[in-house]
Amino acid sequence: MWGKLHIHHEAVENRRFETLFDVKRADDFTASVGDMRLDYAKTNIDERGRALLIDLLDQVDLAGKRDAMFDGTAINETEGRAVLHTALRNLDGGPVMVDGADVMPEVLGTLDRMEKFAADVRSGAFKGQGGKITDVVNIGIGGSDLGPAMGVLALAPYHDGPRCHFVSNVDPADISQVLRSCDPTTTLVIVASKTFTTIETMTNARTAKAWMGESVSDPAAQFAALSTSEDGTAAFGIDAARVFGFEDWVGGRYSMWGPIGLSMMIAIGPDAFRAFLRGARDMDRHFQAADWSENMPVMLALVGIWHNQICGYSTRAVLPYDNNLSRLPAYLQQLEMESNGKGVSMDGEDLSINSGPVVWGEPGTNGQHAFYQLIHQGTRVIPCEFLVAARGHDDDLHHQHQLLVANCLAQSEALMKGRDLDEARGKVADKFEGAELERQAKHRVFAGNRPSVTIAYPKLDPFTLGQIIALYEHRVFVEGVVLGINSYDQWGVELGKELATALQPIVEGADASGKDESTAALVGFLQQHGV
Ligand SMILES: O=P(O)(O)OC[C@H]1O[C@H](O)[C@H](O)[C@@H](O)[C@@H]1O
Repeated sequence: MWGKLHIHHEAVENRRFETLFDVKRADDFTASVGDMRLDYAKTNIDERGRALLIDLLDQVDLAGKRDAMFDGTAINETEGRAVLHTALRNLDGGPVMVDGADVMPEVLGTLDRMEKFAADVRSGAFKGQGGKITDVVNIGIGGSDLGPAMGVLALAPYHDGPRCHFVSNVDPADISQVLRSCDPTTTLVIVASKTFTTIETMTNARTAKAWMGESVSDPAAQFAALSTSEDGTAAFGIDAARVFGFEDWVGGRYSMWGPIGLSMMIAIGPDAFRAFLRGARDMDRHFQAADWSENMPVMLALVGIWHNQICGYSTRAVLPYDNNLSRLPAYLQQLEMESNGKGVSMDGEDLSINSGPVVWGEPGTNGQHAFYQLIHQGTRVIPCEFLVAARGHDDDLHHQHQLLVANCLAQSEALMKGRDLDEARGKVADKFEGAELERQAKHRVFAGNRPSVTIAYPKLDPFTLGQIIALYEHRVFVEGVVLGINSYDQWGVELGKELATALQPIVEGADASGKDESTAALVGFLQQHGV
């Protein structure tokens, strides 16, 4: 399956891709969805490379697998579950059947309940025991935290509801800092956990309940829960009226479109949240209908496969030139690395090719003054993904936004073009001469020929955020299908959880003799210092 691509790669790997530009490449090597544009012209993918990549899709029956996902087939085969986060934004679509039953009435019913509750919290119709809700604390981790935390920050200009805080870490530093800034009599605590068993979340939820219980007579009355577990939420004492449920066909890292998005809905309001869902739905329709070469998630995935599996570049930097997207890299770390960080194929064989890349990043321009040195002159090639809006949210400061855009475009240009030795000599010729000139010039050379893609859009509004997140979800799906893995399980997080449970009593003083010597010695050291 991969042979022709490897042969093609060997033939082209040493050329400068800048030379590929002709009159049509800048338009041809793009994909569009409405006003959003993906530019992948600044890569070493040419017509033949693209055709070979697209050939992969038929070999793995991408169309069939995509339709199976949207149709509610149990494509998460290791957990025997459908994968239907798309149903959560299927506001204008038809029925979606799981095990012979249409799930849409329940999805829409829950959305309606969430909207009523969010509106009541925002208006003051739902009150804390000391008055109108001023603060919302979402307690959750992983997919029950990263989506809404990223989304609330991304849509800060639309935030007109109560303040929102996110507590995820079991480290008490996290919850104490948040609770210190809140008034327990006017705070709503949302316990977000698909399973309602995650130890960090349940521990933090109990801490929050005790904190609230010191100030109000009925702390549970200021709690809501987002979960698939009716029993768990009832046992915690949360009234069913404030429990927003979902089904196991919503994966944790794909869950911000439903109840897990409640804090975001309270922050920006139900109408803006619906716009967010519509943006995702728009991307879903595009993914379902567009030809592969025009299909944005598909082409973004194929560029990723070219860079990671074919060229062997093992990381991918996500660099939003949009400060409000500063949590997007963290969000994508879970979405991409938990989904596609697998070593075994769907049929249980060892993977014969690399799994998904290491994803990391920070917003521009900050990263330019930190780690871009390595991206430009380090010995490893790091494919970069830039995101940039045409406009910011503050028209009075548009000149600053223009400077931001110029920086974004300058980086992808610099990565492609680089600076050769001759040009570098020119930069220092007035200061040095002879061997010293050569030495100094060498340090100022940029190899260039480093690939990047740019995702550009008019403005980061709720609709656009929905498009962006759905774009990445479908990209992960396509990469997973091509790699032949299950993108929807996460067995790799289990071992650490089990060992932590076994280690807790040892940390508290039980006998450590069954543990390896390094672990036992570390426990001993930490005990000597007061753990
Ligand atoms: O929502 P929860 O059930 O509390 O799960 C929270 C998170 O923890 C797990 O360990 C998984 O790795 C994540 O995929 C999940 O999002």
